[in-house]
Amino acid sequence: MPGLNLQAPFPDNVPTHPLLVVDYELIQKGDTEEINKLWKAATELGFWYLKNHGADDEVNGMFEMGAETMRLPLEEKMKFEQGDDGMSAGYKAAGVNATDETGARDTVEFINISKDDVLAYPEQVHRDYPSTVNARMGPTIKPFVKKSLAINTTLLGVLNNKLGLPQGTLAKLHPPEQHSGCEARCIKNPPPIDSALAQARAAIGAHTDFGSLSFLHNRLGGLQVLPPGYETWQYVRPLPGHAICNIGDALSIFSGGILRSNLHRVVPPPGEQVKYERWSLVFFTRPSYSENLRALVDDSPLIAEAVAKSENPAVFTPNATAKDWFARRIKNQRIKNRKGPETWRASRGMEHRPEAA
Ligand SMILES: O=C(O)CCC(=O)C(=O)O
Ligand SMILES: [Fe+2]
Repeated sequence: MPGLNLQAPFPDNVPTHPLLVVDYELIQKGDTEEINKLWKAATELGFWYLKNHGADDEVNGMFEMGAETMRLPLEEKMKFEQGDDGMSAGYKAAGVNATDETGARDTVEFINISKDDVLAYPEQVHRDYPSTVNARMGPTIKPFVKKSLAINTTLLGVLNNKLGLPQGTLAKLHPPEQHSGCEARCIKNPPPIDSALAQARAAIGAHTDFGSLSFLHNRLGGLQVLPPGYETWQYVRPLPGHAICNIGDALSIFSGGILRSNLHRVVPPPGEQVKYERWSLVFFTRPSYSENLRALVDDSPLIAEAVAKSENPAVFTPNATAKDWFARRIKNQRIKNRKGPETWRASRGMEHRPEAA
């Protein structure tokens, strides 16, 4: 298994932030206590562990697909590069994104596979993919996408009801059959050449996720969060068999800020883990491209009240469709589009500390 190395445990001497553990089986059963725990996690930090999600086989298959894809020659992978126009689907080479205002470059390579292309395969909706992806569409990628969509849809349903929205409101903003930025991403971060300097360089710069819900799997440390009220980054310890879930910008906007899209980044793994390749896998649930991002004030008194009390209510009417929001954030991270620090600022979303890198 890529990235799984029992010789190098996550160290005990680095600042680590605890996350609440939510049991997906109990959520499915409608357990009130578990639902309250999910609500607490989603509103306070916006990150939680999810256990008993039942997706381990699909996740392992996806890591194999990712390893097969990253082993292709760079020249081959570059035929599928996402480009500089704000398209997310495709291959992203290492070093093509900025990680901060100064234009420091990222170190990760990844492959993004659009939900629309997966569900329509062998028809093509947005773009084509490397042979290693095509070969796995049916056996591996479609089952992973379907399971991830089902899990995120269940979680959205619970949040929908806790937000006081009419039944099915959030589901209608994320129907699988409509085109959207939903995608699977497999990420590889190579061990840094100089591990003494490693911690100085971000693998993925500080960001909030662009969409609604992220379903993340990693084996080695390196993910960090900046929790509200903290001045220093805190690691999230990977726990075997536990996914990490988090809220993204779209859900923060729909909920008038009640649900928290928290700042996070990826740095090289801590301690002895720094010697190994780091692999991670995400499924991002994002709203239909055509949805206008706005707080759902007319559908929930709770959301209306949150916006009324907000210090900066304008952030909940960004005047952008999900498609535009998403393209703007991707495009302005690309080094090729960089004019100066203003380009990085133009890539920002719901970060509570936009300046933090
Ligand atoms: O690799 C990780 O642990 C997190 C990746 C991430 O934050 C992202 O791709 O948005
Ligand atoms: Fe992220």
